[in-house]
Amino acid sequence: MEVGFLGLGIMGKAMSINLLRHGFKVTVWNRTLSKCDELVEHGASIGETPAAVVKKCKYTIAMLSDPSAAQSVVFDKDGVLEQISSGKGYIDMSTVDAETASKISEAIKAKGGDFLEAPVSGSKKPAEDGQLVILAAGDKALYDEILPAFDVLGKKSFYLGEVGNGAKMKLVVNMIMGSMMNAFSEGLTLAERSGLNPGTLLDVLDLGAISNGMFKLKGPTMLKNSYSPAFPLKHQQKDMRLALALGDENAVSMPVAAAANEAFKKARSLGLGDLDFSAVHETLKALDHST
Ligand SMILES: NC(=O)C1=CN([C@@H]2O[C@H](COP(=O)(O)OP(=O)(O)OC[C@H]3O[C@@H](n4cnc5c(N)ncnc54)[C@H](OP(=O)(O)O)[C@@H]3O)[C@@H](O)[C@H]2O)C=CC1
Ligand SMILES: O=CC(=O)O
Repeated sequence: MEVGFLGLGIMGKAMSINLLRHGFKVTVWNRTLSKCDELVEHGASIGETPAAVVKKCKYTIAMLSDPSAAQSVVFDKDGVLEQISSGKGYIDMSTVDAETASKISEAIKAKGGDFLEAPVSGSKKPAEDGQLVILAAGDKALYDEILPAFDVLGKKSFYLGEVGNGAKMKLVVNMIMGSMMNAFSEGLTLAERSGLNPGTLLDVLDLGAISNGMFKLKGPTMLKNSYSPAFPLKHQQKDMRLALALGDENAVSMPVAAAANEAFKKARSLGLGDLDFSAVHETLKALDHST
């Protein structure tokens, strides 16, 4: 199967290498074109523009940073819309809001193309290992056609119905994750400041009812103040912001998520946006000079 791939950041690079490893023919494009070179070493071809990739490929996948990037790649000059047409499918796996997904969907469909949103749960390592959870919605026929690629990229794919449901599901999941990360950071700091060994706290947590993969993975690196980015903090804050907007629309009061968003904003203001989202831990240190 031949696919195009737009966006070679942390996730897009891992996902497209994974597709190449499994025998897919992949044509890649990235805004910073030099990032394509490494993919060529893995067997990819390069498309000079998003339009060139769509022209060449029946299916094109995108993995871009945010709503503005997702729209720019579709609507701007040399963008996806210039070449999408009947018989071609566009699959946007970026985390965006439902409104952005719908806007892109309508534009693709107006040109005769098919559209699927398919944001993912799971970070750099699951992307490398083909263990993502795929939250797809939109054109069901396109979903069925692209399943061989989803089967390589993920451990499970959900088809959630109409466009927007994928974005909403992803935002709910990441809102919970961002709130949990803040509670976890506070717990690690409280353990340390009150004279406990935070490493022992990790062991205790891991044996109880709130044991989870995120605490297990991030706890040891957070205790070493090590925040090499798997999921950049600026993207987690974007997801909190979009989830809070979804809460506004639906009159859902979310004080915990709102507080977590403030902590991520604080972290961004401290220049931590490009570090892993677990670097929100540093905001507690920055705030705590009172004693
Ligand atoms: N990292 C993770 O753990 C996960 C991330 N996600 C989501 O996946 C998406 C990608 O994340 P990730 O790979 O980590 O992000 P990165 O920041 O590593 O990569 C972002 C990508 O978007 C491109 N981009 C940004 N702005 C524009 C623009 N205006 N026009 C065209 N391209 C643009 C970048 O291009 P350039 O190289 O030129 O900057 C790069 O290819 C995000 O929506 C994120 O929320 C979802 C699950 C997990
Ligand atoms: O969006 C991030 C993730 O880990 O999932």
